Amino acid sequence: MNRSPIIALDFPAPDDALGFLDNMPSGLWVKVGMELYLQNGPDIVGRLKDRGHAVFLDLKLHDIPNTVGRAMEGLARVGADMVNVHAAGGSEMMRRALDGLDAGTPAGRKRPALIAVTQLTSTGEEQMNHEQGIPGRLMDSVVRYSRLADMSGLDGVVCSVHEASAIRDACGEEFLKVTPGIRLADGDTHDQKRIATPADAGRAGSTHIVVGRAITRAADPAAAYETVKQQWEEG
Ligand SMILES: O=c1ccn([C@@H]2O[C@H](COP(=O)(O)O)[C@@H](O)[C@H]2O)c(=O)[nH]1
Repeated sequence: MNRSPIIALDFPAPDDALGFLDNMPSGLWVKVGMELYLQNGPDIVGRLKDRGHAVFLDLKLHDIPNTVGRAMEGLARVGADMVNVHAAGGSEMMRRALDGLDAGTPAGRKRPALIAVTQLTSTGEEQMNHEQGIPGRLMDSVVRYSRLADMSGLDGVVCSVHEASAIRDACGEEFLKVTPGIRLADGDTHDQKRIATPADAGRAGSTHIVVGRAITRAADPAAAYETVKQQWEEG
């Protein structure tokens, strides 16, 4: 299967992101997150699309339903292929996000896929229990949020590789399982708690993997990208 890892462009400025991509293959899946978007505005999305990349705009909206719905109506015009919210915002917020995207997507253009963050991959079970006050297993929380996102009409979720197969059982094969927290064997964990290798992701049924520092901070990012892609395909 031909799979494209999503490269997290966690850079401070468009020139850093575009300069990085100059030395990478064409036609990639890339992710624009808060660091790049909030400091530089929406133009970066169009510039990446003009260069032939698919764009996941990772802003993780979480607010009252009206605010998120109206924000999504505006974001639909920015031209990303995938956008997201936090499932913790609830079913009404997620439905309003979807309605906003439908309303804002220009005629003739495909609505961006809408996915929901379940539990961040930097969150562990103990932190969830004691800081968020959610008792029980983290797996159960992730699956519960996934079902809620599914029932709200969303296209998928952000989760870790460790929950991907349980989500497939709960929400089906087609439901997107977008999994950050990817590390090559012996790679630095950084601030992530629920990590896995690209091969683990292949076996668990991740539909997309998100890879930042393991590629962007590698001595040879193009070689690291190929390694991640190959290991995912073989997993
Ligand atoms: O649960 C989540 C949701 C989003 N992310 C984002 O993915 C990348 C991961 O970067 P690495 O350098 O590979 O750790 C980053 O942009 C996060 O904002 C996530 O890690 N976990």
